[in-house]
Amino acid sequence: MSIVLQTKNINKYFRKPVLFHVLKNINISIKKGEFASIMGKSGCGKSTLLYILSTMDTDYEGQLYLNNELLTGQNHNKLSCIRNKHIGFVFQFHYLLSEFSVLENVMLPAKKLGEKSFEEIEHEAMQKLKILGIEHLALKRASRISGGEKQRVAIARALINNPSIIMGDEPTGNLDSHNSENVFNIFKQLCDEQGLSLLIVTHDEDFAKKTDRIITMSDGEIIS
Ligand SMILES: Nc1ncnc2c1ncn2[C@@H]1O[C@H](COP(=O)(O)OP(=O)(O)OP(=O)(O)O)[C@@H](O)[C@H]1O
Repeated sequence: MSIVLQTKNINKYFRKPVLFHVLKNINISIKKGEFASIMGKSGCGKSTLLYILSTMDTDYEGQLYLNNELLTGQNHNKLSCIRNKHIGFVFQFHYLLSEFSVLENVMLPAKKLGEKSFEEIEHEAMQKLKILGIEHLALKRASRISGGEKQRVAIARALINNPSIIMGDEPTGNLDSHNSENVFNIFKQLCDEQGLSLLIVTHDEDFAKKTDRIITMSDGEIIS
């Protein structure tokens, strides 16, 4: 099966307040349709790694590939474009624009990409909301829906540009067990039915156990 995301010997150092080798020889491959989770104690480097994998941090040694294209060394504008088109993000806090409607929030990354007409984007945003079972919320203000619903809107927004991979930093960290399971099931369905790849940082062992593969980190290294 084809590889979507790959790293070769990624190392990262923080230089202040003292030199600190935070990521050590990270080699990861995520296949198309694979659902992987990253676990490890607080401070082991999970978020630092996710920042690099998501192209937001470019200050590292080693190589990062997305769909076999080398991203390391590409300029800021190119990376921003690749990120918007190919990588979807879901965070612990949804970062929806509370004064905007659910539909407007989902449409935003596609408007930013600027490749489709308003009508096309609106149609696709409605389709994403349908996949997540929340199309009835489309015209509601984002501030007037529940936490679990907000997280589903955040997933719909992450899907709008049909990315190759979704990365999540504790996307269920703020949800109760029922909503957390809902989000897991949605992710699983997206992998199985649409061939989407997922890489999710989580502290939730029950969530991680259900993924295809757990990548365990300790002190900046992958240990299993
Ligand atoms: N900008 C920075 N400068 C210096 N050290 C940093 C910086 N950001 C993070 N660190 C340190 O790097 C280490 C890894 O941090 P990181 O946030 O990646 O951990 P984490 O595994 O995601 O933790 P958590 O599970 O608590 O979110 C920690 O020791 C942290 O204190």
